[in-house]
Amino acid sequence: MTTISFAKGHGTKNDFVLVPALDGTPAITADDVVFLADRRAGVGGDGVIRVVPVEHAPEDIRAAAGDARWFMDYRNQDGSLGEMCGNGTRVFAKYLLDNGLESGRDFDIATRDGVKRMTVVDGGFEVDLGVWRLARAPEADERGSDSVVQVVGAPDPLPALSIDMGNPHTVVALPPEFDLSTLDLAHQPRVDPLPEHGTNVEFVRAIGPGHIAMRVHERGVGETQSCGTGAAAAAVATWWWAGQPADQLRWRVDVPGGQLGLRIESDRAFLSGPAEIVATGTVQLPITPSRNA
Ligand SMILES: N[C@@H](CCC[C@H](N)C(=O)O)C(=O)O
Repeated sequence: MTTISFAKGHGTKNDFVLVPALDGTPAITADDVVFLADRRAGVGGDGVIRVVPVEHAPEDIRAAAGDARWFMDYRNQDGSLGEMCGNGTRVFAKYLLDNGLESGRDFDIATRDGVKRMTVVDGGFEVDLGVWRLARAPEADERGSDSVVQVVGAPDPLPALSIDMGNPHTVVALPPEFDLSTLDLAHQPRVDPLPEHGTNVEFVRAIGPGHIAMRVHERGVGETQSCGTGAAAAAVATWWWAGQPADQLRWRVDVPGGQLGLRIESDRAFLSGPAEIVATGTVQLPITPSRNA
């Protein structure tokens, strides 16, 4: 048995098991991630984040880290790697500050999608998510869609737009009067064409100017209470569909787990919201075929 320390945190109820690896250990396998994220047998979370000093990060991360001192090694609940996690960055930043591993109002963290600037703001953190882009822009039709999504609870295939936020998103706009709670996200939505590496799918309805609500089905997880990069993709897609109005650069995004803020600065997106650490402890990793000690 290997005993490791962990912390449990969340951002708008998108929850994570944080594993401090302050001397570069422990390494964790995909089986370890599945165990740690398991809500019955393990600690429970939508994902697992190792807290790694940049000097112990993989070579490609070290090479691109700039001034970042810490690498957010993010994994989805099913053990797969995710390039980025918006809510995860805030929870990671909160862990660094609470534990004296960072200080000050601004600092950088390294991710698989490059370096992200974190800023302490009222009620939490803002993260510069970097450049957003339409993933398949030339294929978008006159309705602004490049794919369709079939989901239980909606009768017909729904037009959707693919947004790259460092990780892949497919955003579906529903009418303002649509009741999002009628969608059954226990079943994986079917996206056509499905991007090569899969996608996160956001279902969005407008509430008012600069204000939307969404539910999300995350790649490698299932339905979650919130997704930061998903909220950014949803706001950017809604703004793009509206013709990119100059007076709607700030968005509120209601998610089942709370509310996130999104700020657009030309091709960059800035996500803000709360972050909480709710527990710390130790846990024994079971012996699995991929871990023999
Ligand atoms: N919940 C995250 C996104 C996590 C990664 C995602 N499931 C993927 O595989 O891309 C967020 O807050 O952005």
